Amino acid sequence: MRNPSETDILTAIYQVIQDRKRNPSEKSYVASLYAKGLDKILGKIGEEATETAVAGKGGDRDEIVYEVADLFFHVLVLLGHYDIEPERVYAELRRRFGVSGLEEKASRSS
Ligand SMILES: N=c1c2ncn([C@@H]3O[C@H](COP(=O)(O)OP(=O)(O)OP(=O)(O)O)[C@@H](O)[C@H]3O)c2ncn1[C@@H]1O[C@H](COP(=O)(O)O)[C@@H](O)[C@H]1O
Repeated sequence: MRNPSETDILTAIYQVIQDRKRNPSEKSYVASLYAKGLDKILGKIGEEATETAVAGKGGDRDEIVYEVADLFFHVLVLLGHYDIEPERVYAELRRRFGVSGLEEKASRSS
């Protein structure tokens, strides 16, 4: 496992998440989420997204940062469930980089 200072923090957390999935322990929150299953993970994402929206409405910057961190973390747990490396999301964002959002929307097949 690489040190977070050697790689980006999302990738570093993803590596820990994968390790917890493969080597579950009772002390691990990530392992407890995987033990509860996909619906629990999806529920947490919905909850954290809602809390992010509420924080966004409230406008407290520290609160927004805190809630977005919770949301990012739970999204990483979802990616881990499907063994999707964060790099794949980064690649998709890179592909979109510099492309107008409206143009990109028009080019979507569905
Ligand atoms: N980044 C995080 C992280 N962010 C948030 N959380 C946890 O996510 C939970 C969400 O908060 P809630 O108040 O909604 O939790 P809750 O009500 O106890 O949860 P539920 O009963 O609803 O599941 C809290 O328990 C937080 O501690 C995190 N837990 C772990 N990580 C990272 O994952 C790594 C592995 O964690 P463990 O698996 O616990 O070792 C850690 O070293 C961290 O790097």
